[in-house]
Parts: sequence; C-alpha cells; structure tokens
Amino acid sequence: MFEDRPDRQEVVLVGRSNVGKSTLMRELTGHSKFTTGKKPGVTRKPNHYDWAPESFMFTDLPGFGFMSGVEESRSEQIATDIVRYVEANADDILAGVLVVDGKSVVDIIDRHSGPDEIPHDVELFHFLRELEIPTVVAVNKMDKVDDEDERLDDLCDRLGLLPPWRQWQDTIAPISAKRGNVEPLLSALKTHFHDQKRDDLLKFVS
Ligand SMILES: Nc1nc2c(ncn2[C@@H]2O[C@H](COP(=O)(O)OP(=O)(O)OP(=O)(O)O)[C@@H](O)[C@H]2O)c(=O)[nH]1
Ligand SMILES: [Mg+2]
Repeated sequence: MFEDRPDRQEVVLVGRSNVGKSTLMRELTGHSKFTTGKKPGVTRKPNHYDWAPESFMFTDLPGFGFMSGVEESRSEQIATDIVRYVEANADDILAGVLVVDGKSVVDIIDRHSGPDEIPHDVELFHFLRELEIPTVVAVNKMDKVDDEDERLDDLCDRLGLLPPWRQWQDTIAPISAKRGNVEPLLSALKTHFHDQKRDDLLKFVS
C-alpha cells in the first residue's frame, strides 16, 4: 500500500474515515484533484502532493474505522498500515495532523474507551507524540458545532491535555475545511516549522 512514497519531508494527515482529510488536503494544496465523498472509505491509498524543488509534501493517508463496503479486518489492517507508515518515515515527518470530526469525536472516543480498549484517535495521538512528531489535532466540521468551547475542552480532557483548550493552540486547531476556514491549523503548523528551523517552508502554510 505504501510502496510509492516519494523521498521527501512531509506533513501527514491521519484520522478516521470521513472526517474530511481529503477536503483539508484540497484546502492545503489548493488542488481539487483529491477525491472526497459522503461515504467513509473514499481514500484507499496514500495521496502525496509534493513540491519537488523544496523536497516537501503533504500526504493524505487512508482513513481507519468504519468504512462502507469494507470488512472490519480490512479496516483494522489500514490502521496497522498507518502506524507502520508513520514509524518507518518518522524522521521525515515534520508534523502529524490528526484530523477528527468535531461533532462526533468525543462520543466516539467515549464509546470505545474501556478496560481493554483505547480508541484509535487517542492511540494515534499518543503514538505520534511518543515518536516526537509535532502533532496538531485538526478538529474539523466545526461549522456543525454550537458549543465550541465545551466540545474542545472535552476533547482535551480525553487526550490527556489539561483544559481549557485555548492554552493548547499549537496542538488543538478548530477548523472547517469545507468552508475554507483552516487558519488555526496553518498557524499551528507555522509554529512547528519554525521550531524545527524550517522557516523556508512557511510559504506552504500561509
Ligand atoms: N460540514 C462539514 N462537512 C465537511 C467538512 N469537511 C469535509 N466535510 C464533508 O465530509 C465528508 C467526507 O470528506 P472527505 O474529505 O472525503 O473525508 P476523508 O477523511 O478524506 O474520508 P476517507 O477518504 O473516506 O477516509 C464529505 O461529504 C465532505 O464534504 C467541514 O468542514 N464541514
Ligand atoms: Mg479521503
């Protein structure tokens, strides 16, 4: 699944199916070639969008979790593949963007939390941080959320970040990719590029 990866530094988008990764990819690259859709499981292979001279790319990885027409074992396999991809390329990953659906993420996390179960979103968040990959949670579809502060504080709590969310602006970025409102994410990525002395890449997140 991951054999065609160009040798570049990258920002990767990871997250459940249907949270809006490909829509966000369009917004970040300014290109509409990324297929999006109402049903989960649209993206089945990594999409790399690269700028060869700068040796930089954005990568949209397939979503994990429920997908229409896909068996659960296959979906679990995708989650495993994503973990492998991130592990294998950690040195080249400038930032990891965990995309979640602001309207449903806390409920999904709570539904999958138990003595023997860690929800994929929480697991991936900690996994990226353990690999010391600067991580931003892009809380998408905020256009559908009324109680923004409450939702984002709850999400922080579930991720082990002490609320209020506003003290985590380099980590928690409420956005609406479909509406073209992604400024909090760009601003967080700018901070992470700058911290890694990669001001040369700021133009990709401006
Ligand atoms: N309301 C709202 N809908 C959105 C937003 N961003 C994306 N969507 C919709 O969510 C659906 C899924 O979007 P995709 O970008 O295909 O999601 P994905 O994460 O790439 O999904 P997979 O490829 O299946 O993993 C589409 O119907 C989008 O139009 C948003 O900010 N607000
Ligand atoms: Mg997609």
